[in-house]
Amino acid sequence: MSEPVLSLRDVRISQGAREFVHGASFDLYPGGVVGIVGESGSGKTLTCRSALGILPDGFTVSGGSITVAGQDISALSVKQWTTLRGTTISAVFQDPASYLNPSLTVGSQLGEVLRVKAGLRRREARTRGLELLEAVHLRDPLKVYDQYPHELSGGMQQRVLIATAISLGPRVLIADEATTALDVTVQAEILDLLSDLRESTGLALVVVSHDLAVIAQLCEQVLVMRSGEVVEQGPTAQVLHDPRHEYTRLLIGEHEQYGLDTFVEEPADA
Ligand SMILES: Nc1ncnc2c1ncn2[C@@H]1O[C@H](COP(=O)(O)OP(=O)(O)OP(=O)(O)O)[C@@H](O)[C@H]1O
Repeated sequence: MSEPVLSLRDVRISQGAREFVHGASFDLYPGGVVGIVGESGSGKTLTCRSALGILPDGFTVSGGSITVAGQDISALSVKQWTTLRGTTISAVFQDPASYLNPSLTVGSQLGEVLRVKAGLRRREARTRGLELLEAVHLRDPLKVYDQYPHELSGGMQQRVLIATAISLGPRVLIADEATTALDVTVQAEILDLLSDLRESTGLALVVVSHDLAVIAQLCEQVLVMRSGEVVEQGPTAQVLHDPRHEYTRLLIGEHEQYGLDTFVEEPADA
């Protein structure tokens, strides 16, 4: 099997003497999808931020190790991080509007990334920008390219951010509650898009959600977190069919009314 593109080994995250994440481990391979599920405040976002080198002020990785594309990230300089972020590991979050500059068109925001970080000339950046808008299944890329964020729906804004996040050809995309603020139909479309990108480009995904249905649709492996602890992890079908931890059973129970079964395949050895 190929090398993992992202590997966490017993990662602990602290602020001063207080530990918030008490050991998270997983390996993500090219084209793979790992899900992290758990209630609000369980440490999902901190875990992702540690892999992106963007922990909040005062927070540190206080134990364990993280490698991105084989590189131990603990020793990276700010400059090395700037290179790695976007080109190797990238992310999209909840609330897309807050990540877009309201006074710039989609084209100028996307174009800037392509010019500054990929070194493209203006005309090449426009061509590539339009290709990216098409790759995220925006129906009228030419129109969207010249629009301002407020002219777009939440789903379209998130597509633009996904286009920006994949613009430098990263190997890992972290989607942290990326569909949470969207209505159910748009949410399903964005999940399909992520799945397509993974199939067409070999992009590996980390999908973070408090919603087990989102995880069940997309992820091969799942980590269940509660209060900073990984209480259970394994192949998604196995964890959902045969949960070992009471908290996982509780999460599954909350979903019964929505028919979680429609998303869950039988485990391979069932
Ligand atoms: N910037 C911060 N300042 C202080 N505490 C923080 C900060 N970010 C996270 N925490 C604390 O760390 C813990 C884990 O937070 P984290 O954001 O990782 O949880 P989460 O599982 O992603 O939850 P949510 O779904 O609400 O984002 C929480 O108790 C939270 O209060």
